[in-house]
Amino acid sequence: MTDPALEFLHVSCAFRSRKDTGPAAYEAVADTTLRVGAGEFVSLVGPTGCGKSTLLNVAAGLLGPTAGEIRVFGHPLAGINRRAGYMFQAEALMPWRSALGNVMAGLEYRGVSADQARQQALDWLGRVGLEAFADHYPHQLSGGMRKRAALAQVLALDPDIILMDEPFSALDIQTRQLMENELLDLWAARKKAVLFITHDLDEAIALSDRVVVLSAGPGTHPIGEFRVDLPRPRDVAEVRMHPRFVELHAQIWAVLRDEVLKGYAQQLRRVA
Ligand SMILES: Nc1ncnc2c1ncn2[C@@H]1O[C@H](COP(=O)(O)OP(=O)(O)OP(=O)(O)O)[C@@H](O)[C@H]1O
Repeated sequence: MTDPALEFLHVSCAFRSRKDTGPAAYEAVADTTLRVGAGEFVSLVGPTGCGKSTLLNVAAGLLGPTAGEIRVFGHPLAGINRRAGYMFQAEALMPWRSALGNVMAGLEYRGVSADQARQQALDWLGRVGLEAFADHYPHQLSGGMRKRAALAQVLALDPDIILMDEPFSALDIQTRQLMENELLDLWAARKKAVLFITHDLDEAIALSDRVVVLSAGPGTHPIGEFRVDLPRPRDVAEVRMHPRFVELHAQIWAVLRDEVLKGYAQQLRRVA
């Protein structure tokens, strides 16, 4: 049997507040075991502040778990996850570099020669529909174009695992659906493992092979797992009309709703 691309094994993460001198103050994630197969698209949904980004940071190797282990293709992760590319919610482009320069940067950092990096970067900008904007700087691009450039930046490095933290949440709904469809096309062509975080249950179902529901914090952990057996290729707008989509949505929402309410109550208690 082949190893999963990414495994969380009994992972816990606790944060100490600045004022706190005692034992760990806030356990964001507790005893989470979760697997993403090679080529599988898995979404994590959960209430706001429950620990989704924390899990992604742990998978990227940016944050060490307080307990448990991450395995990447069967090997324990120590340090940065070199087989993963990370796409953040916030803008990650360097404002002083053109779209081309931004996509080239990661390749050059990996030791690819300038000529080759330029060629590969142009190729990826073409695939995300930005060939005519290669010389534009981030401030000269629309929000959707900046996301496309960021996607090209991640995919150009050809990672085996793609970690995405609400990458399209800042976009208007039409641009967002275009980007989601583009992501599905690019994913279908290369079949990388994707771990995708979103607040939006519709987005999670439309994109994924599997949706994992996380509990409200503290001590967030998976409380439900749903296989999305909708046919592919999918159009994210059309698939929402599919009777199975509606059925899955109702099933997942039945689990998620209570956690969302608990999550709001928990956040209010923490700021009080
Ligand atoms: N460096 C940190 N220090 C202290 N607490 C932290 C730190 N990082 C995260 N937390 C806390 O851990 C919890 C989980 O945060 P995280 O950002 O992972 O949640 P999230 O589910 O991604 O949130 P959102 O849905 O709002 O994006 C939150 O309550 C947050 O306040």
